[in-house]
Order: sequence, then C-alpha cells, then structure tokens
Amino acid sequence: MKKLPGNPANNTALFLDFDGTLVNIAEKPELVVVPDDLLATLSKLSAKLDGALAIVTGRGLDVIRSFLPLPGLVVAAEHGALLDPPSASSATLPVPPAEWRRAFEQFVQSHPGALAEHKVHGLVLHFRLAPDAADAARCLAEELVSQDREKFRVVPAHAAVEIRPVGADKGRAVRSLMQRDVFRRRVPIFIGDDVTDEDGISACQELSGTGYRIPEDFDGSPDELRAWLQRWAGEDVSSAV
Ligand SMILES: O=P(O)(O)OC[C@H]1O[C@H](O[C@H]2O[C@H](CO)[C@@H](O)[C@H](O)[C@H]2O)[C@H](O)[C@@H](O)[C@@H]1O
Repeated sequence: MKKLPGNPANNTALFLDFDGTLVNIAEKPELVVVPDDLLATLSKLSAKLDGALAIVTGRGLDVIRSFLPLPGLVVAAEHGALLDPPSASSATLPVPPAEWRRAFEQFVQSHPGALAEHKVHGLVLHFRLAPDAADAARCLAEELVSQDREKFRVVPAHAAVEIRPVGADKGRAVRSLMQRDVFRRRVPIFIGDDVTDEDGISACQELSGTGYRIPEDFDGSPDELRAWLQRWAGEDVSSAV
C-alpha cells in the first residue's frame, strides 16, 4: 500500500475512473448510485485545481454526463475514445458493425440475465447476473473481433467482456488531456480500480506523476476514496463516511 498524500499539491492534474472507483459496483450498469455529496466534492476539487480534473471512464459520454451533471467537468468517455470537450486533433475511431450489435442482442435473448451495452465505438456483454454465460460471452466477443483485428480488440472487464476500438485506451486519453492548457505542466495522478485503468496509471508515471488503486490504496472501497477527496476539497468528512 502506497502512502497517500494527505494534502496533494494544487498543481496536480487529477484523473478519476468512475465505476468501482468513485461509485460502488452495482448489479447492473444503470443501478449505480452517485452519493448526494459527490457532485459538490468534484466541483470544489475542480475549482481548486483550476479545472484540471477529468473523469476517465469506460462509460458512454451521455451516460457519464447523466450520472455526473457538472458543467465544465472534463470527461474522457468510452475509455478515451470520446473526449469532451473534444480535441481538435482527435482521431476518428471505428464503430462496431451492426451485425455485431445484433449478435450481442441474440446472445442476451438466449442467456437470461446477460446484458448488452451499446456505446458509440464499443460493445459490452455483461454476465454479472448470468455467471454461467461468462465463457460463451468471451467466445462470442473473440469470434466477432477475429473478423477485424486491425480495428477492434477484446478487453476483459468486471463480470463483462468488451469490444473496443484499437487506439481507445485511458493512457492515450491522459496523454491527450495533458497537452491541453488546463492540464499542461501539472503533476498527473490517476485513480482507478480495474485493469483498464492501468494504461492511465502508466501514462501518469511516464509524465512524472503517479497512480493509486482502489484495492491496494483505498482498502478496496470507493467510500474511502470519496472521503479522501472530500478532505482534499476542504470538506468536513466526520459524518460523511
Ligand atoms: O472505466 P469505468 O468507469 O470503471 O467503467 C468500466 C465499465 O463500467 C460499467 O460496468 C461495470 O460496472 C457496472 C456497474 O457497477 C457493473 O454492473 C458491471 O458488472 C461492470 O462491468 C459499464 O457498464 C461499462 O460500460 C464500463 O466500461
């Protein structure tokens, strides 16, 4: 376990993952609960960091904006495939073929409890409520991606498997955001919980920053992270956790 900075420097650029990091994992993607005070904490921290705070998530852009409706909050959605505000130079990534979307829907029909999540550039097959379908879900994703490995890849997720464009990863998102005036010359910190967050942590380390992991550094608990963020934001956390 790394020692957490009690009071991180104000020249930090802070990159936060969403699911399993800012909010607890839920049985279905739409069931996550955003605690009442989280928006106020993020808003205060963003102001403290002069806007150098970004949410870097696998969620779709509209979805994350609906969970965190904070004007001016920088977001990298779909693992960095979509930046908001967008980059002038952002490359256009491919979208999955309609047949792949249909194949996921057919899978869901024949595997009760499984869920298909459709994003602009990616597709997720969730099996948290259908654990027996895990192997078949992974096989289907691999089979589809084998048709176009130049453009797409399969990425494991928490109780899910995702098809994602080659070139969409959280490290790329961090490097791109760090070139913006708001983030440039700051010390980046990435906080995440999952294998997809490792790209973001590595990018921060390359840029002389660091990363923290929920399992090791926050006792496996988004509650602990939120309390730490609240203290950093200057809030009273005595009754918050
Ligand atoms: O990058 P993140 O913000 O961590 O998003 C990763 C994926 O999170 C969501 O799925 C995961 O969380 C769900 C809600 O807790 C859970 O039900 C599911 O089992 C997890 O895999 C989201 O649905 C995906 O789109 C994100 O890529």
